[in-house]
Amino acid sequence: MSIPEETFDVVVIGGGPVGENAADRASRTGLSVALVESELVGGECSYWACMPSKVLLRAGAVRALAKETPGLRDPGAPDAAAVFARRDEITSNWDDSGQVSWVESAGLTLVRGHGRLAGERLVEVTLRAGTGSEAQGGAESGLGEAETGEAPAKRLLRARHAVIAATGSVPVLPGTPGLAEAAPWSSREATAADTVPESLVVVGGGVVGVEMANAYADLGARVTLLSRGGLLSSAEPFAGEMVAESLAALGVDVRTGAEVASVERPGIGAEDGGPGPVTVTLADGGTITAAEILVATGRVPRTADLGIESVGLDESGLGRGGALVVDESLQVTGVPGGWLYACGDVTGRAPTTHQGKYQGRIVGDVVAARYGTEAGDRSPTSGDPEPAVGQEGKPWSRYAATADHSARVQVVFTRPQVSWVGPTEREARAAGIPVEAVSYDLAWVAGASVESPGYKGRAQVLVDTQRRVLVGATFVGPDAGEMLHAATIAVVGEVPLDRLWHAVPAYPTVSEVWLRFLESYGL
Ligand SMILES: Cc1cc2nc3c(=O)[nH]c(=O)nc-3n(C[C@H](O)[C@H](O)[C@H](O)COP(=O)(O)OP(=O)(O)OC[C@H]3O[C@@H](n4cnc5c(N)ncnc54)[C@H](O)[C@@H]3O)c2cc1C
Ligand SMILES: NC(=O)c1ccc[n+]([C@@H]2O[C@H](COP(=O)([O-])OP(=O)(O)OC[C@H]3O[C@@H](n4cnc5c(N)ncnc54)[C@H](O)[C@@H]3O)[C@@H](O)[C@H]2O)c1
Repeated sequence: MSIPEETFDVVVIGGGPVGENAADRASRTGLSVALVESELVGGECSYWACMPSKVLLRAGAVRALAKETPGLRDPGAPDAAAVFARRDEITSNWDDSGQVSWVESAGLTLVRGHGRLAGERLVEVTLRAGTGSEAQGGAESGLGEAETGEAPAKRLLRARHAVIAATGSVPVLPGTPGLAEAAPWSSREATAADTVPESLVVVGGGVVGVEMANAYADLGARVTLLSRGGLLSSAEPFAGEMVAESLAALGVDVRTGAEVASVERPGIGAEDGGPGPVTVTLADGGTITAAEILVATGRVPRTADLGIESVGLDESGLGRGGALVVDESLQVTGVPGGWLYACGDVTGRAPTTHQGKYQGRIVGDVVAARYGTEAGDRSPTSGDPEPAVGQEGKPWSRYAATADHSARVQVVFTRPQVSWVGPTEREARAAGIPVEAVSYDLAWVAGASVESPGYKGRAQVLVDTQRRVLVGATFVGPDAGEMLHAATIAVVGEVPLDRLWHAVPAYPTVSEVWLRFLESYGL
């Protein structure tokens, strides 16, 4: 029996933070928007990533601050049960009804199920059991759920104008012998755990690896961190070195240049008492045995079951790790008709929540503007010239994700925190930008000595010596995440150094480092 089609102006596949933003932005202009979500509205970030991981790090950070502050005492090791309870609150116990209420209030139609492209502007949704009659909002539905009485297994959503893929990413499990059989934790288990393993071996020295090593060491686990290179290889080298030093001071056994050769976990699947300890053998023959293992070796865009073949794309048309390749207006390249868009982790461009949400805002505006070219100006953001389908938006206009390249920001919530905007020095030089790095020890700034007598931190800006503007900056230290935005504004605004000279940092704040940067550069 054929399934009747339901028509919307826009269909968004994936209700993570990015899909939510794209859907909301398009819908604000009056377009009807369906949002398809197969798990929890709010996505990875709300339930198994950003939010729970930051809560797991918070108690340890506050303890460290108390320990370093004269006049206070060590409050003692965090109460892990209380930390997990707070984590449960922040994830709403993995219940998305709060976010569903927001979706409803934004006028979006939520369709719970797995969405797959099924041809031009067509999305087939395999419904999640028990959610068949959850059509909400004001779409023109051809489906009479009330009449059928029973939840249909599938729904067909026809997009009058555009489909936006915001399906996120999935973790990578290396093919190391014995690793899959050892049933390792991914970031999901690490962020959703409710007990602290006595010992934990973490494979991968990227962002998840260092944050979770820090969190579990704070919570009392004996942690070994294995990285085949240094730590945080996408940041400036001094950042990874400072984080390694501080993790080691916390008791983490940090092993850089460590290649995992094989993994063994006898007794896995046994009925009595869960899996036993896991033994990791390194390429140099050394072994580590721990109660639990976390694999944090990166994520790839989630395109494996998206039906891309139905719209004329095959694997050769995908980018690194299977990413949907997009132009600057976030239109997927290689799909005739220009109706398919993508944003967030699935594009592989800048896999963080904030950059993805930025893309979501842009794609929502692009879709609305292109709809508007036929049916009058429905753009909420008129002012910039609207790009026609197949044209890229003007750089730095509302219709181009320009910051993805030149002003990407990231914060790593370890102790010390690491934050950066723009390219690293190496990336800038590789891109042919004539940069001079100006580096400063944050402990030398008066504000730092007020914060703590043992304050440790370093900051660096990259000056484009030809244009005399900043193109990048890195901060490592307490609250480095909060120090970043001034640098982001300087980079995005391409503020001339001679004008920055007049941005006077207050005394005694750590932001006085901005004055030191300029003085060191010769102003
Ligand atoms: C441990 C960890 C910590 C992190 N911490 C931070 C942080 O502090 N700050 C930060 O900025 N970033 C952080 N990130 C990265 C951040 O989580 C991602 O960049 C962000 O979640 C991407 O959002 P998204 O909407 O693109 O994808 P997701 O959040 O993955 O959402 C995609 C959604 O689409 C749904 N979906 C997928 N396929 C389909 C389909 N075919 N049909 C229907 N629905 C589908 C999924 O169920 C999911 O809900 C962290 C990541 C991890 C793993
Ligand atoms: N605070 C934040 O913004 C935050 C926090 C956590 C995660 N995230 C995002 O989540 C994504 C995933 O994080 P991640 O840490 O898993 O990825 P990552 O790419 O940051 O790091 C992966 C690490 O694993 C190593 N690796 C890869 N393959 C390996 C193998 N076979 N054996 C051993 N090591 C291997 C890499 O060299 C790298 O050091 C990233 O895009 C990150 O930006 C962001």
